[in-house]
Amino acid sequence: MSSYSPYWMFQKNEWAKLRANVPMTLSPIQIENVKGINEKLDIEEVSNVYLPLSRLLNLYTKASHELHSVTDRFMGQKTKQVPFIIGVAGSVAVGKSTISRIMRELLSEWDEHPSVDILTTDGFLFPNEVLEEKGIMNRKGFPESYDIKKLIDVLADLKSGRPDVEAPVYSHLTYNILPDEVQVLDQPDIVIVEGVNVLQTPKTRGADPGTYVSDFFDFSIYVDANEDDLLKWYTERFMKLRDTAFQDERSYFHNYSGLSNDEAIAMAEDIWRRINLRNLHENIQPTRNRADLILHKDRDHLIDSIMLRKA
Ligand SMILES: Nc1ncnc2c1ncn2[C@@H]1O[C@H](COP(=O)(O)OP(=O)(O)O)[C@@H](O)[C@H]1O
Ligand SMILES: CC(C)(COP(=O)(O)O)[C@@H](O)C(=O)NCCC(=O)O
Repeated sequence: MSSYSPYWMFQKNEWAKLRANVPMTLSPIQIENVKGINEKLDIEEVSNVYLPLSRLLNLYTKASHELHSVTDRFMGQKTKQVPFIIGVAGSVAVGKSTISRIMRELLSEWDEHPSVDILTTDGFLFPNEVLEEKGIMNRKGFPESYDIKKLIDVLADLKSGRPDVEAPVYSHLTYNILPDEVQVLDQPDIVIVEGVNVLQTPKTRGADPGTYVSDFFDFSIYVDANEDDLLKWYTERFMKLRDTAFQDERSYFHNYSGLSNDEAIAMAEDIWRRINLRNLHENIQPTRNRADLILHKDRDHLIDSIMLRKA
């Protein structure tokens, strides 16, 4: 039987050693900015894992621009530079938004791509009114809860170099799309597209049957972790929200703000098992092996193994 794997596998120390070839350190300002993302972040981890990743992605962006100019030369034309798009997939609560924000901070330091935007796929959830009408309010995050056609249209606009591309915005406070808000992406150098569904293949009606969200990606990352750790992080985040955002009267979950610790833990575990864990098994985990890079986290959010697709 062949032992061929499409991935190079790295233990953490091997990956960190690769970094030794190119001295890289975080500047004091970067440390400050990264700390602002999440006070629990381990700065050594950012240096050892995410700085080398930013170098790898910088090399990929340059290779992609070179490839574009080769095609231009062949066609005898000069096209404009379009954004390099990175997809970040993985379970709810695995840390996709935290990693995306770290990568935005690190990637924007490079002269070649100072402007980096994050696009989150929750903005493409159907509004609650539509989900209610379809009877799928308890299916948020499942493929049918997203307007994938709209996401594909936005990605197509970005990849065709259009200025001022507008994307809808989701609020975790109101648990709904904000009807009067849009995010404007004005020809950024890099876009990080982050969400549970970004490596999924089209099942949704309305989407061009031949087009996948990932067709627009130049590089993709799947963030992986053990299920008991995911439940722990989901519950911890829920408890934190109970003490902060849920206290706000505008919060969809305001009536959870008075829950006792035991009640809140039971509630978080119930939502996790009924919705997010099911979605992980049915729709998210099966996309893991479509990613170019698989980062696996241990219980302390530290990356313990890295798999990079062979070119
Ligand atoms: N590297 C990290 N170090 C410490 N805590 C983290 C790290 N990444 C994520 N977390 C915590 O784990 C929880 C889930 O992270 P988040 O980025 O919101 O996940 P996602 O976007 O995948 O739902 C949050 O409470 C966040 O503070
Ligand atoms: C909004 C989400 C589906 C995540 O979506 P994403 O940002 O990955 O597109 C998720 O955070 C969520 O709300 N899940 C529904 C169950 C819950 O309240 O956790």
